[in-house]
Amino acid sequence: MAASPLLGPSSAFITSAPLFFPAAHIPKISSITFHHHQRSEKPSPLHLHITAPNIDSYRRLRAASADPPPPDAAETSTIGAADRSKDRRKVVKLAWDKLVRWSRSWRSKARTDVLSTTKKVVVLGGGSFGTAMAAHVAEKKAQLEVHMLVRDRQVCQSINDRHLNLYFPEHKLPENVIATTDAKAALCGADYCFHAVPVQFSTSFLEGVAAYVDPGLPFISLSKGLELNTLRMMSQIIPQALKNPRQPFVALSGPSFASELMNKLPTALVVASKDKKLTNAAQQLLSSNHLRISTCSDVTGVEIAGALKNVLAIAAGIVVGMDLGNNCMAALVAQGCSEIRWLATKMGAKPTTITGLSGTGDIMLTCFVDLSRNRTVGIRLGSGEKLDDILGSMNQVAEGISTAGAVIALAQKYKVKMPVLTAVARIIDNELTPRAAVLELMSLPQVEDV
Ligand SMILES: NC(=O)c1ccc[n+]([C@@H]2O[C@H](COP(=O)([O-])OP(=O)(O)OC[C@H]3O[C@@H](n4cnc5c(N)ncnc54)[C@H](O)[C@@H]3O)[C@@H](O)[C@H]2O)c1
Ligand SMILES: O=P(O)(O)OC[C@H](O)CO
Repeated sequence: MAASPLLGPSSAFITSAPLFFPAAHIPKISSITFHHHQRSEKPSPLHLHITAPNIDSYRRLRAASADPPPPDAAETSTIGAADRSKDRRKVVKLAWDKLVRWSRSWRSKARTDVLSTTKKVVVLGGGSFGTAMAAHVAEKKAQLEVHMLVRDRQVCQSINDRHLNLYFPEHKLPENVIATTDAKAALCGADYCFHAVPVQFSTSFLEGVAAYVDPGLPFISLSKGLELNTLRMMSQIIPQALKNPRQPFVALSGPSFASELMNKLPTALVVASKDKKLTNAAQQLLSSNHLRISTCSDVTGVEIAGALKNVLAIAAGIVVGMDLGNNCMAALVAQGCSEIRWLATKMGAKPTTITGLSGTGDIMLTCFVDLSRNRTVGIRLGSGEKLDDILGSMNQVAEGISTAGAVIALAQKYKVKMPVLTAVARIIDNELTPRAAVLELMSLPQVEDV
């Protein structure tokens, strides 16, 4: 069954529930019905039965905290509010201490041998996210050689001579970040490769460097999007361009603005691969006290969510640009989340991946925060600017623009209706104005919420 907030992995929170609510206020839920997500299928109800509070667990927890047994109903009314508040705090403290102990014991077992045995990593693409990742791994280990393969000689010179990349003029890069325009030198002897070239240029770029890529070199892809004409994701693009179906592959995704990583603000990401050893290695290589890395085997879910959230962010920006209000924003993003889930699950992704960091997490960041380039494109479209003018004034990539075109073909292939994401594609193709799109979306049949 899909995880429910009440039935999450930590039973501590469930067992302590009666202590957070006076007995009279505990909801007695006999049956909650969830409907499955596939629009084209008949909804299959999943039943969750929560009949009564778990008194046994409650008693055990109280015994563990050396508190007196729970009062009966008559006594409850005589206990003062101060006592109840004291009890509640004790329980909260107990739950927190338990969490901290679990976390410490987990960390004491954490292995770091991947970082200690890694001597060189290469970053393909010298844009904002490639630079942020290069700086991040370089800071984890001063002896690590971090080679950035860049196209522009001036960028190369600026990184090597002044430790600066124009994307972050206020951040000095660590001295072990070295830039080069020589693909052979950059790739030679690398233990890991970060791929940060925009999706639409990845095939031609990789074909150009394939001769220097070791067949065992693990690729950690940072790029989020779908290739326009082929509908491929990075997990397909990389091995096919390198002509090596076994090229080790990990997708890194989740809510992360490069600038916030550069400022070492707390961030959480997910690494996904079919190869569990490789996800563990990528986790060890990347995690730090300001970057949490979860692992996952659902590569399709992580990649498709990362690609489609960029299209949804354009739609969210259009809502802002047209000044349609907060109700509209919430309705649109909720609808977009459903559309992404419908398509992703038809493609074989797990619904829990779509509601996790790389799905809902990244959707929230990109749809609601002005730092997003995709949302910015949407704001400008919604304010009446022409796409060509917007593109002409941008010096960074907004992957959602190309991915929108690919989404429609995928939706047709998997027979999924995606009204919001289709509207974005039509607006980008200049076939529909944002205003006409809103009118059309508001007139869609008002169907069951699934
Ligand atoms: N910036 C972020 O906050 C962020 C966060 C997560 C993921 N990403 C993803 O990372 C990928 C890269 O984004 P970015 O923000 O670094 O982009 P960017 O626009 O900042 O930089 C793109 C880089 O790619 C290079 N490039 C462009 N065309 C190329 C080509 N034909 N061959 C080789 N290099 C080429 C450019 O020179 C530039 O260095 C995107 O897929 C993006 O969705 C970005
Ligand atoms: O600036 P955007 O819209 O490309 O988004 C950047 C990242 O993907 C956010 O996680």
